[in-house]
Amino acid sequence: MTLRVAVIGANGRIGSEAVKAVEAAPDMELVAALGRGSDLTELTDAGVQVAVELTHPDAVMGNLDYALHHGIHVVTGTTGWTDERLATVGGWLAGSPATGLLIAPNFSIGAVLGMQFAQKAAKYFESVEVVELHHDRKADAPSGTATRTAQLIAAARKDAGRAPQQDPTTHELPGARGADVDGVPVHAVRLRGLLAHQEILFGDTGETLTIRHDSLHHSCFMPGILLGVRKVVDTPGLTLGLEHFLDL
Ligand SMILES: NC(=O)C1=CN([C@@H]2O[C@H](COP(=O)(O)OP(=O)(O)OC[C@H]3O[C@@H](n4cnc5c(N)ncnc54)[C@H](OP(=O)(O)O)[C@@H]3O)[C@@H](O)[C@H]2O)C=CC1
Ligand SMILES: O=C(O)C1=N[C@H](C(=O)O)C[C@H](O)C1
Repeated sequence: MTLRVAVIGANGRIGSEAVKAVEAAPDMELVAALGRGSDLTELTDAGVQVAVELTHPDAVMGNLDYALHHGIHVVTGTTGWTDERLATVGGWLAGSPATGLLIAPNFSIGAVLGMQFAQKAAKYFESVEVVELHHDRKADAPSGTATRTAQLIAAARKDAGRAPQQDPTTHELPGARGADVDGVPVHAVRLRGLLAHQEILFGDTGETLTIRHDSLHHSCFMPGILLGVRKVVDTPGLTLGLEHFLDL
């Protein structure tokens, strides 16, 4: 069966790539492409089954509100997620129990693997810090991927009974030690010429381990988006992270 798909944020950096990927997918039909100022009724008018949402932290909640309340499955990579926002969409999904929502902090297979490897390594090292590096047009810091990576590492450390890592810093310029995400320092670099990069640095006595991933072109996110579209229609409720749709 051909899936009727829309892209919201179709003129953006990742959205324009997603438009091409959906058009090229043999099992999908692109039936709507929405940009800023488009009317969300285009989704229902076009009979959209899955909306791929790639916009802005300020726009994502309104788009999800409309789609989920109309029974349209959603795959979103937009950033800016907080516990409060997750609870809100959880409530919307409870009112639309057949509808699926995938929130993927990162659609690239390599980035997802990097996060999984970091989760596995977390309990073996006393020190851990995350450095994410992105292009100079990015609205949010730290990145959604880095935030999620730090959360997964912190949870793995806690499960293993590791104490919070100690920071001996007593003299500091504000921000020098990065953002504290569940006890993991996260540093954000913004640089023209970059796309999306992340280093997860682990350290313990006499050794360090660095897990690095580089996204070099937006095409790296497309297999994950298409996988998400195919899987979300049969996965009601909230799925947080593409790893749940991969055979890892
Ligand atoms: N999960 C993942 O793997 C990835 C996630 N991202 C995330 O995706 C989001 C978009 O990134 P990127 O493409 O670089 O950003 P861009 O700014 O290039 O694109 C966002 C697009 O969304 C449009 N837009 C803004 N508000 C709305 C709205 N209400 N309805 C429809 N369209 C809207 C913008 O329009 P206008 O041009 O008029 O402003 C713009 O075209 C970010 O949150 C980013 O972090 C990005 C890459 C990978
Ligand atoms: O804005 C981007 O470009 C990206 N955003 C996502 C994030 O914040 O993690 C995913 C990827 O890093 C690209």
